[in-house]
Amino acid sequence: MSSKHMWETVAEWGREYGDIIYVNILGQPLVFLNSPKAASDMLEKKSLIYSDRPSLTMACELVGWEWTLGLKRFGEEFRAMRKLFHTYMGTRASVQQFAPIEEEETKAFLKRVLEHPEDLAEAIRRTAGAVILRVTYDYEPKDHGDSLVQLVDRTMEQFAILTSPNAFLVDVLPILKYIPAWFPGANFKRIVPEWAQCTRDVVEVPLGYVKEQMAKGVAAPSFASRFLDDQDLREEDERIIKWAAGSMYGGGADTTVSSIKTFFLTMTLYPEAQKKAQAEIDAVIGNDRLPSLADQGQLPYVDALVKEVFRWHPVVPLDLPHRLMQDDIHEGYFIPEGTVVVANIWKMLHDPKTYANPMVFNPSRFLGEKPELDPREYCFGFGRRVCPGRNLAEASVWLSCAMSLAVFNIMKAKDQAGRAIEPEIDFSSATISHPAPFKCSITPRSDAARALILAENEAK
Ligand code: HEM
Repeated sequence: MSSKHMWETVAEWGREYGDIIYVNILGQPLVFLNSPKAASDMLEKKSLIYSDRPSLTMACELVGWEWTLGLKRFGEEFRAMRKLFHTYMGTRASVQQFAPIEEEETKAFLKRVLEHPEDLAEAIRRTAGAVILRVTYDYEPKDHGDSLVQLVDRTMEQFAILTSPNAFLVDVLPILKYIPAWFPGANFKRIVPEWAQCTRDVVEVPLGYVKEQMAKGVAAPSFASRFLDDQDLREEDERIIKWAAGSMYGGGADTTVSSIKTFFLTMTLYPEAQKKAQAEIDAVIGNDRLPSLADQGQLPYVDALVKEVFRWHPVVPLDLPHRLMQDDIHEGYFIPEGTVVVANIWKMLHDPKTYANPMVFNPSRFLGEKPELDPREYCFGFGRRVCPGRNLAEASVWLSCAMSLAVFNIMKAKDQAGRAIEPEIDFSSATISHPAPFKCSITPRSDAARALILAENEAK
């Protein structure tokens, strides 16, 4: 099995073996699903048995991530955590409450990009992190050297390593967990104490901050304060809240970052789409104000462009693994309990049967009398494990795209001889896949656009 762009390999296997592919790796049965029908039939219609997660020995048992929602085993605690997400951000309407935070942070993003366009990736990361920390804990990070942001960044890097495919042999041979740390080759055991401490801190420290604010009577509404504010809270309830809140950053920060990078990459590559979207914003919104979330739905081309960003490079090309909880017979195939089932989201969003010229970025495919299928049906996963932050994610990505289009021209950068630099089109192979670093030129569309960015930030 190749680990580079595994989703393409699995799509190729599909051409030979069909939509449901079974492989066995060192005794672990694995099923890949290459079509929306297969994913819907198994992960949605039979979600009661297809919604567990496999246990990662290193991440869960040794480092202590078993309570993070993305890795949480199916059961009562899992349901309780999902319920909190649903109550707080389960509908499009419910995310309206975050509009002021999202708009303020996205305006600050525009200013950062205006002043330092060369640091685009860092500005995207900082903005996504700030939105999540404010929504979850009402914690407003400092622009530089914020100790919580540093802790979270460090811990999320560890988490990405822990959950990347084939990272630790102990996940394949759990017996290795008993090897003592001094044993030659047991490097994985030596990092455990430090990483386990970071894992504890990353959920405890921000929760401690919220409790402190609540005790002083100055806590503004947030995910954590909303659920902590209960006289009858038991210890186990607090653990659910603590980990549900901690799961937000893991699920929400890096994912939207990838989509927004993809947006800037596609705008660099497809200037026509950019111009059409800007013309629509000029006609509907004008140039005296920035688009806001209330304008969603009034800008059909921008809406289509954002859908195309989600489709052109899905953030999670191979869905998180679902674990089958009991034997199943599906379309005549026997699938044993414990099988890990992975939906190939990339393939579903690049199937020429569903999307004409799937490798081309073309927002118009979602407009007109026969729009192609909305990629948001698939890119957020399936069944009882479907992304619980999708409404917040959609709002964040839409706002970043619409506001950036309103004030910036995004073009190919030029080399010293004035020749356009072709951006490399490549993506990392990790679970959350990012565009490879690329160069682009970002300039304000006019003096008025520059003034608008500055004025909107002064008004804060
Ligand atoms: C563009 C942005 C995003 C994309 C494409 C995305 C996609 C996904 C996908 C594909 C899954 C796995 C679903 C499955 O197993 O079938 C997932 C799970 C998850 N997402 Fe998102 N997500 C995004 C943003 C967010 C945000 C903003 C949050 C938090 C506010 C979030 C929180 C989570 C959590 C906690 C899980 C684990 C759910 C579970 O295992 O039950 N995600 N997401």
